[in-house]
Amino acid sequence: MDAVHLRNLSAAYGGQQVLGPLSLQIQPGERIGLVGRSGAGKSTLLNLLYDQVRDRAALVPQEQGLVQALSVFHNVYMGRLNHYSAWYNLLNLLWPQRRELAVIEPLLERLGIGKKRRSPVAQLSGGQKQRTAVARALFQNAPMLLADEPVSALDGPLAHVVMGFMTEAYDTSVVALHDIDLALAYTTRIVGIQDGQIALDAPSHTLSPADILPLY
Ligand SMILES: Nc1ncnc2c1ncn2[C@@H]1O[C@H](COP(=O)(O)OP(=O)(O)OP(=O)(O)O)[C@@H](O)[C@H]1O
Repeated sequence: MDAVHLRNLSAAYGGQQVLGPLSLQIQPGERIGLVGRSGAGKSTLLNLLYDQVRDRAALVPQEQGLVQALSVFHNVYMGRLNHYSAWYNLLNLLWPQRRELAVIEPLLERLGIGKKRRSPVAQLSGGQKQRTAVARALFQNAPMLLADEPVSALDGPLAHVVMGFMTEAYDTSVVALHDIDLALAYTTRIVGIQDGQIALDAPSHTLSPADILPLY
């Protein structure tokens, strides 16, 4: 994967500047943790980034973007819809194919939602929905991962399972996290956002929670 160079990014809502202008470079192999208080601009930055790398990134949006009436299997399968023909996609909608189940089932097992494979997403808990959205991004297997608060609905041990799995599957990622300890444990670089600007940018191993807390 080539480096990503974002230059002069900015965003405004109703004439009010909420992000930037800011520039950011992402090198292959970097796992960036986006931190900062609620409303700082993390989601806005992730969405602008996704607009620029759509063809090479898997996204776990904060709102998850799941189809409630479809099963967990089908939602996860959607991660690779554009890799297959319309005919093969239709076949999987009607009869999940053994080849896809062989990949998706172990993935769901590891995320602790194997038994929910056939359940419509509408019947899942918040944490199960969140893991379904993560599973879809893992199945997509793109060159890079963008995730917006992907473990906010999970308790301690499960949050570690999911963070560990994402870290193993994706060398290059940008993940917004409100949990500072998780951000320090699973990333190589911390980018702190404050009032729409980059207020901190440093290797994770050089930082402690006390360095990040002033952003909140
Ligand atoms: N659709 C919108 N319309 C108007 N203002 C918006 C909209 N989306 C975001 N904003 C504003 O833009 C700013 C940045 O929001 P953003 O969602 O990027 O923050 P965040 O750091 O991701 O917050 P959180 O951690 O709560 O998700 C906030 O002040 C927010 O109120």
